[in-house]
Amino acid sequence: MNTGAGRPAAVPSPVIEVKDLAKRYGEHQALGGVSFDVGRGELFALLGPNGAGKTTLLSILCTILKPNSGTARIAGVDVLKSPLRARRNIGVVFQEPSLDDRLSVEENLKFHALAYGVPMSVSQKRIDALLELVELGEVKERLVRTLSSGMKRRLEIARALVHNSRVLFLDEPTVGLDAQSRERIWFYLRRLQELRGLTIVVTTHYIEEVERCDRVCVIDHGAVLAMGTPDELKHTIGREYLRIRPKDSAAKTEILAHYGPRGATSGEGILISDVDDAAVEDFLERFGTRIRSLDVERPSLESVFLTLTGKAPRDQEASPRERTLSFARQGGEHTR
Ligand SMILES: Nc1ncnc2c1ncn2[C@@H]1O[C@H](COP(=O)(O)OP(=O)(O)OP(=O)(O)O)[C@@H](O)[C@H]1O
Repeated sequence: MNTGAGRPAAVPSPVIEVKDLAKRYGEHQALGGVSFDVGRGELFALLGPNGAGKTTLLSILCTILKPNSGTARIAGVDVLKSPLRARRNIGVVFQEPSLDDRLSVEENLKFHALAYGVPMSVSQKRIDALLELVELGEVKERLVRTLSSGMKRRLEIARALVHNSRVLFLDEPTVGLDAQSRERIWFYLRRLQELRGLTIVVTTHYIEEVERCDRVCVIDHGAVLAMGTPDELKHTIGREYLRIRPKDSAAKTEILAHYGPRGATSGEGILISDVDDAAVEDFLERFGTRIRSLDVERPSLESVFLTLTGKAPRDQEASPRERTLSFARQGGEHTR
């Protein structure tokens, strides 16, 4: 485990090996030397606020973006030196919907199999098995444009595996989906991990989702801030904090001003970190009459995120890209 920002501890039989990856966009340093390993069959989350560098990192690992320095290997293949060979081992589900709406469910998969040179003798069997796995077998003849946004995501996952990839990368796979569809996506990911021993890397900024992952790598401003299992992170970095619902916006502003960097908004409420019994008493004395409720919360991944990034995960604004995607997914229609 590595719960600090230093060099990560060795992972047995790593499938993904990332070393000192750095990427600049003009003057902007999007990644500043990121290192980590992911073990075979792990479900690994890259967690960070908007703009942390998650998509940049994933794009490099998927061979669609070149870093300024550093190395990355997937199943022993250097993604920079041998991108085509590396791609054979990789399945990707990008943020942007990329299915062909004019084709049927099955046709989308067949087209992908053809593009990746999967022999006809195995492709149909593999497609049938994957459709079964993501429970789309019964709709395989339907045009993609008639599917719900959750079904489209599931189809994208199936498509990413048609060429028998060993590693699956998903960039914010549940953004824009309703709670039930999000739940299903996680159910399928777990199932793929268990049934196929797949190594899965997911980027997300939904804190509740990373609870189900084997390990979490927290990144912000292009740097790894911490890495470990959810429990390790909670025990080493998570702190008790207060969750407060102020009576009105004036009280909210005053409380936030009083606690400075220890306070953060979370929806309509406020989180205050680093609290002990004396701090709770002090709070009640100062603001007891100005609040609707107060809870002392146990160390959680939310407090890990807050401690490391200074932001409450639920309070993050959706990025413009995310709003567009959410719209596209809910409307279901995306045209080329
Ligand atoms: N093509 C680009 N040109 C210039 N800056 C970019 C480009 N792509 C990303 N950035 C910047 O690099 C930083 C990291 O972006 P990235 O998309 O990797 O973050 P992220 O963690 O995936 O965020 P989000 O969840 O909002 O997509 C951000 O500050 C972003 O504005």
